[in-house]
Amino acid sequence: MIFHPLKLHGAFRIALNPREDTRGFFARFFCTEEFRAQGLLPEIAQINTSFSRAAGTVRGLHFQRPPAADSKVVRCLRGAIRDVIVDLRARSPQFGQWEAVDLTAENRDMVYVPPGFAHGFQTLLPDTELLYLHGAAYSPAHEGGVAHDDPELGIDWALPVANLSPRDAALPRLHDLEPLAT
Ligand SMILES: Cc1cn([C@H]2C[C@H](O)[C@@H](COP(=O)(O)OP(=O)(O)O[C@H]3O[C@@H](C)C(=O)[C@@H](O)[C@H]3O)O2)c(=O)[nH]c1=O
Repeated sequence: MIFHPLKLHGAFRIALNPREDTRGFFARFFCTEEFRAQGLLPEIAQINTSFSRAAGTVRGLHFQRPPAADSKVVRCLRGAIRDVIVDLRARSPQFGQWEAVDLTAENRDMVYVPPGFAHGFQTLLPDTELLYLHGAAYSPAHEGGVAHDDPELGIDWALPVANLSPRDAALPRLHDLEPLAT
């Protein structure tokens, strides 16, 4: 696995390091030891998947508050997404900044989202399927989010925004959020 630090401290784009032969390739998808060596949290409490029919679909921006704060590793298995992370760590000099990475079935890249970040994405193609490794179990009592269209964040979505869930359409703005203690 090849770890590329993102602009937002503690977040990474992770590329596969494939061993190729005439059949195709073999590669590590996840490795506890390599995660630890990079200072990333290696716990996996839950593995989730999502499927979105239409291009332009936006999900997010979501997080879980302590003590259920989770790290996420996000990979696009089919289709393509623009993955977006927002630093909400109370003590971070980058608080409120966002960053985007395109994840596609072809590039097979992943994003490591540390605890204290909000995460969301927009599908760039129809029939897009994601896989998530979550560092903590789902806890409805601790979930929170921030509006994908908060002008203070100014996220530059690739396509017109489609198919927001009712929950996502009602998420608060950054200004009305309590920063995340991590
Ligand atoms: C995550 C999760 C959701 N649910 C329920 C809650 C809800 O009724 C239904 C669908 O959940 P959501 O609407 O939150 O699905 P979705 O909007 O796709 O939520 C996801 O968005 C992206 C951006 C993320 O980063 C993920 O961590 C997750 O928050 O599934 C579970 O029962 N278990 C779970 O582990």
